[in-house]
Amino acid sequence: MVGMGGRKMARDEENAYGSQDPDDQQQPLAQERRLRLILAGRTGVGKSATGNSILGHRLFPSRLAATPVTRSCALGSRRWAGWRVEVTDTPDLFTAQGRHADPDCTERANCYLLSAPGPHALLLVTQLGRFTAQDEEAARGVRELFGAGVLARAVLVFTRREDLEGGSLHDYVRATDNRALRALVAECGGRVCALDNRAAGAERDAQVGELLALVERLALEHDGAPFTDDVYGLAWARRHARPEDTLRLVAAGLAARGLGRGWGRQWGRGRRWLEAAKRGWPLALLLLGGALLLVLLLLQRGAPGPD
Ligand SMILES: Nc1nc2c(ncn2[C@@H]2O[C@H](COP(=O)(O)OP(=O)(O)OP(=O)(O)O)[C@@H](O)[C@H]2O)c(=O)[nH]1
Repeated sequence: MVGMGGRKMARDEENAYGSQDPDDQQQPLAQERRLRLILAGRTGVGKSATGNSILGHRLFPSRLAATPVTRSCALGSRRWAGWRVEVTDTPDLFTAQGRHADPDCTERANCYLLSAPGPHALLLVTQLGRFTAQDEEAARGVRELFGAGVLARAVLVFTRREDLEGGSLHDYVRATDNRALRALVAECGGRVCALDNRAAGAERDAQVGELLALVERLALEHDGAPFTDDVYGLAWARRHARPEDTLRLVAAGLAARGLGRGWGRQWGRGRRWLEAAKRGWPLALLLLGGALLLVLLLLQRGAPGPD
């Protein structure tokens, strides 16, 4: 496993930190097709448990706790159906509380480096039957960090599949009266999947197979190209540089987007407002012109004509 605490610095094409997995040696890297996944969602929904199910063994710490268990991003990988599947587990990076704990964007930069040059799918994890305001906030945080376009690569993963008691997830989602959940499902293109992370053996393999088949389809729809942006571009371009320096640069890049604290954040908000205002200028001018014309017409009508 690779995380902020224990990064290995071997260099190759694996991610912006280099390769870490010992069984990478079994097949030349160039021949391996990759599926990179990021786990996102509010704290305690079962992100790490989902990561462990995907990997087929317990790598990420996962337990019931009153405070967040995952404190920094970590990466694990496995082989599946000819793919090298890489999973990045994340702490709470997406709610106000999580962002507050990452004022300089270092942890968010760590997420970028571990998943560079970009994820093929973002797994937005939520708990079946408990889609709360915090889940909505986490989804907003995801949009804020990666941009709204990332939802075109998102799969909504419901943990506690056992609560469906054999029922259909699609029926559940269709019937829910939670409008925010319905809207998010639509934004994710209807890609939903449920996992019982307590399952083991063949049952777990079948559930994970369903999820990875969905991810594979999504990746192939994009011709195997990952989701990317300018910060991923920066992380990838510097993959042979010192990881510590790249981490700093990437964190600065994210702060410049207004994701940091204090003035940086206010500046980012201000800049976004200005950009929106700039885009709105032509319409504002048109409306102003129309209003002026109307006033002139009214004045002309009201003015006394020649006798
Ligand atoms: N019954 C059941 N419990 C689950 C399932 N998925 C996760 N859990 C439990 O939910 C609790 C929280 O899971 P975690 O994997 O630690 O959740 P997390 O989102 O990674 O939490 P943080 O690291 O704190 O952000 C653990 O006790 C898991 O065993 C599931 O599908 N079914």
